[in-house]
Amino acid sequence: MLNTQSPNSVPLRLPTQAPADFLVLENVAKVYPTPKGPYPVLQDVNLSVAAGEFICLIGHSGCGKTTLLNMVSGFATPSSGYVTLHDRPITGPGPDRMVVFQNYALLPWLSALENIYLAVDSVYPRKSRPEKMAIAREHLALVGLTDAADKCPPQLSGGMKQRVSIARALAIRPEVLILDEPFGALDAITKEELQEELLKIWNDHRCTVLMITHDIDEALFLADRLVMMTNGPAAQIGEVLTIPFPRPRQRERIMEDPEFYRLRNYALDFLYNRFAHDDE
Ligand SMILES: Nc1ncnc2c1ncn2[C@@H]1O[C@H](COP(=O)(O)OP(=O)(O)OP(=O)(O)O)[C@@H](O)[C@H]1O
Repeated sequence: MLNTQSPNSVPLRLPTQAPADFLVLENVAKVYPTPKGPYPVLQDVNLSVAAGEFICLIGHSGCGKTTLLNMVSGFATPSSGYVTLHDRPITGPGPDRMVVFQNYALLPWLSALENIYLAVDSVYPRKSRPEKMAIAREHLALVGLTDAADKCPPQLSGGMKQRVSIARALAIRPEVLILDEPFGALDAITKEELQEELLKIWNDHRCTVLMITHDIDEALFLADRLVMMTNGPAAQIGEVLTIPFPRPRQRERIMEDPEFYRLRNYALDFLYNRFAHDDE
């Protein structure tokens, strides 16, 4: 039985027909066929996301977060239910939804600039090469990497690689930016720097962001809402917390706010008491 008490007065399970119907997941279930029989990963997932919202998704390993976002990116399809963008079902990947992975997924033999150019080229085949180069350079500059334009991924630090990967995703102006634990492999200082850069870019460009994280503090700093998943099999959205801190956000001010600790404790309780993993 899901708890319906929230630390703030926002509905925990959003109604299917919430006003924010830019991106909608409606009664979504996903079942994977396995040698031991069908494995139900997700069931009854309902979420409505407004254009320009920043959503973080948290839940124990294996609960189905990536599966859920794969149905938004179009790499997977729901076994039942619907995922719609602008009221149209998502039927496959498209340049309106870009994914940034934890392991960067850059082509190691291409320079930072060429990695971005390749994406731009695939989406704007009719633009001239100088126009596409200009877009690639502009986005490399956006993440502060102009000087590293000619370096290939093996010559870049983890943080730099993730900057290139974010620039590549943004260069094709997606409506939805999907981030799958983008900062999970980075050291704490680089992670904080990139969180701040991401917030600034999001503030300036306002795409909708869906981001998986295992870090509650990161989610509270970045997101408008934190979606907390129950454990699988047949995981659901357990609760959705609204994060009320005003924007632009300053980390120091948030850390001084008692509300930060109230929300943090609430999310920790959700993950480690109410929906603890069997092995915890
Ligand atoms: N193609 C597939 N076929 C069968 N089972 C799969 C497939 N993809 C994922 N799974 C299983 O579905 C469950 C959910 O996987 P998923 O990667 O979505 O979880 P997650 O919450 O993103 O995990 P993590 O936090 O560890 O990345 C896992 O038990 C996984 O083994």
